[in-house]
Amino acid sequence: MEKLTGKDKELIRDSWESLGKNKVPHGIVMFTRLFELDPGLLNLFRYKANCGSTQDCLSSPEFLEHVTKVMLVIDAAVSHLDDLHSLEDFLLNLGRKHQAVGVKTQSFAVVGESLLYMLQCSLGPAYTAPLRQAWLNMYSIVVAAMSSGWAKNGERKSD
Ligand code: HEM
Repeated sequence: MEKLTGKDKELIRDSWESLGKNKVPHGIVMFTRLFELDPGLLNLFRYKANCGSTQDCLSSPEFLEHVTKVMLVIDAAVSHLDDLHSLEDFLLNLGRKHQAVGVKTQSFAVVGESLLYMLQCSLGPAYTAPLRQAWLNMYSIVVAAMSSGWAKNGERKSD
């Protein structure tokens, strides 16, 4: 597992301090952007949420619940910046669950872009190149751990 620098951690913690107090609205900005970039991903929620139009889906309780869950995972990562490896098993299992509901690992790149979009919208001038890089570094650690859930599943299938 890669490591974050002290500066990365400081930038992430400082920026999350205000965002983390208002998780759901920021999560909605992030996922609205995600579905703009890849509308097909909304179908993965349709089995749960009986929603028709994109707007219906974005205001469905199932979608809002998922936004809350995602933001809580980000919150947990920010709280464990000094020992992110302690989240590895949780993230691996989370990856497995996403594979099971039809998410492809490639979609995490678009999720990352949407996360950066949300940070840029929310932080304004505080969204600097080092801050962007710090968040990307943390996000890639989280995604690598989640993606190992897919590799493990693949290994099992070929056993
Ligand atoms: C490609 C983007 C994503 C899609 C399409 C997606 C879709 C889903 C779906 C369909 C479920 C099951 C239904 C539900 O619990 O709402 C789920 C569960 C969940 N997702 Fe995602 N997800 C995505 C990204 C993420 C990310 C980036 C995180 C966190 C970093 C995350 C965290 C969770 C959590 C915590 C659950 C609940 C798992 C459980 O039941 O234990 N998701 N996701």
